[in-house]
Amino acid sequence: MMTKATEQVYGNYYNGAWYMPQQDAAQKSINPAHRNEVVGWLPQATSDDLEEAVQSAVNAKQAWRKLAGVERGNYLFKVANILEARLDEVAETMTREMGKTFPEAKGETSRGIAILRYYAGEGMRKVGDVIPASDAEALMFTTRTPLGVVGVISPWNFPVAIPIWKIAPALIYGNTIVWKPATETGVTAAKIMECFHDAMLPAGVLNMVIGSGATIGQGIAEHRQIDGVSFTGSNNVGKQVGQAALARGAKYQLEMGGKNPIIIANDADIDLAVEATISGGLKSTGQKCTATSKVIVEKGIYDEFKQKLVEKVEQLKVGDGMDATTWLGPCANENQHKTVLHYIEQGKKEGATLLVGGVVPTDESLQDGFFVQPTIFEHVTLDMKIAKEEIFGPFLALIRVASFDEAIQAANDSEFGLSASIYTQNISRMLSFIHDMEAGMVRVNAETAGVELQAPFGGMKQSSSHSREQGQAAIEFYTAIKTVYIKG
Ligand SMILES: NC(=O)C1=CN([C@@H]2O[C@H](COP(=O)(O)OP(=O)(O)OC[C@H]3O[C@@H](n4cnc5c(N)ncnc54)[C@H](O)[C@@H]3O)[C@@H](O)[C@H]2O)C=CC1
Ligand SMILES: O=C(O)CCC(=O)C(=O)O
Repeated sequence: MMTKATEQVYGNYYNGAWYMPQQDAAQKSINPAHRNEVVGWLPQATSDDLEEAVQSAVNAKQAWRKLAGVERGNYLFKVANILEARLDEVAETMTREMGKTFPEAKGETSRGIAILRYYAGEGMRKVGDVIPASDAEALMFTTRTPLGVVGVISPWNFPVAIPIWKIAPALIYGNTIVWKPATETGVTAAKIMECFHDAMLPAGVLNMVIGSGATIGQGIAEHRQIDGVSFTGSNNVGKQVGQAALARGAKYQLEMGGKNPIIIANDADIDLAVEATISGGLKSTGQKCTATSKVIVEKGIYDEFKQKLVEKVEQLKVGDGMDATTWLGPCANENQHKTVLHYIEQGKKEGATLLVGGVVPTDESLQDGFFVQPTIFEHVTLDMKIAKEEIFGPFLALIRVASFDEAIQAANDSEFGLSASIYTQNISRMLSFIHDMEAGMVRVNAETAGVELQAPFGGMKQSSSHSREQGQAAIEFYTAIKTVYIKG
């Protein structure tokens, strides 16, 4: 086994303290750009650790819920300030641990800080309504009550923003938390946890357990003292989590996959549409649930659009995300790399035409990373797997259509419904798209990815449990409404 520098070892966190793994029990978290580089050593938590974390959250919940919202908000403001002071360090860890470029990692960390401040402010905003009672002498109103202990299961693709957009609202509305980050980005998670610790959040309010999905994730979903579970990740696991929570009557919220279309109508501004397709489809190496995947282009503009897209994509530089000249980092892990390569073979087998990429880069310096050239297929038809399944990689499927109506049909021909966008300058097409598109987020002349923290976020169809996260929508999951009737 490799020697571990003590500063590189991270523990579980509960009861307001760190619990470090035994020397020989730690697992390594590696850099996907250089698989032999260890970013840190992480615990492999057991069900005993989970139990400790849950009891810690249970013990902390009365005192936390009894604080005024403004006091809870003050903690979130402190965490935001601490994270801001560590922005570059956290972003660098994120780049080294999951591969997205440093500017993207900085952008995401800044987003995390803004989310903390947004929800800190929520501690001073209204939580209910006064409703006229039928008895004139009575007062009737609604208020909100926290769920109690919330389980947060987060993925590796946004290792700062996603946990924070679950943790911050859960805390401000008075819940305590057991958080299971993805092990692939456990070091980044531990650094976020340190910010909460340094803000002197009371012991037990936020607990973090790093371990396998099967033991810790499933353990959270099944634990009878966890009152609600918020999950982001794959569809298969999400459904398992939802079923386990439902079986014991707990609340759950699932954000899962996407197969997001962009429609390029005949009257689109081609240059802007090309830019949005590249940014929406290939930033973060395509590993966003909102990533553009199906590129549906009307025939009148198809050839010109394709030519410009191909020219630009051929110039994108693949490399280590810490290198300032890199546009596109590696896939985040070996599994993801294999998945993307599998879909490239699948595309060829299904009879689509490979236009760009489809291979791992040949540069010497990239041989020990999970790199793949950004890939475009054309002549893709809706029955092909590459047009149906979430790939989560730098992979665009061009679908040529004969009319605007066919474009909308092709965009809706999916089991997913997270995000969709259109490039057109025609108002009636914009309106048809807004009305007819089956997606939780519809975006006109803007890319499919890049959500705003103050607006509801979530999908239709198989993309979510039909709930919404972020903005004011978060209160619906993290609280229950209590209707109060008072007669003097
Ligand atoms: N919607 C999104 O933002 C994301 C979607 N994905 C999709 O999922 C695919 C596979 O990625 P994975 O990392 O394997 O996703 P995953 O669904 O296995 O992982 C997400 C989280 O769930 C946890 N988990 C795993 N098994 C669990 C279980 N049985 N019970 C409870 N929690 C469990 C993981 O440890 C992680 O924290 C990707 O290729 C992509 O298509 C992955 C990550 C994020
Ligand atoms: O598009 C974004 O900024 C957020 C995407 C996201 O939430 C995800 O990939 O899980």
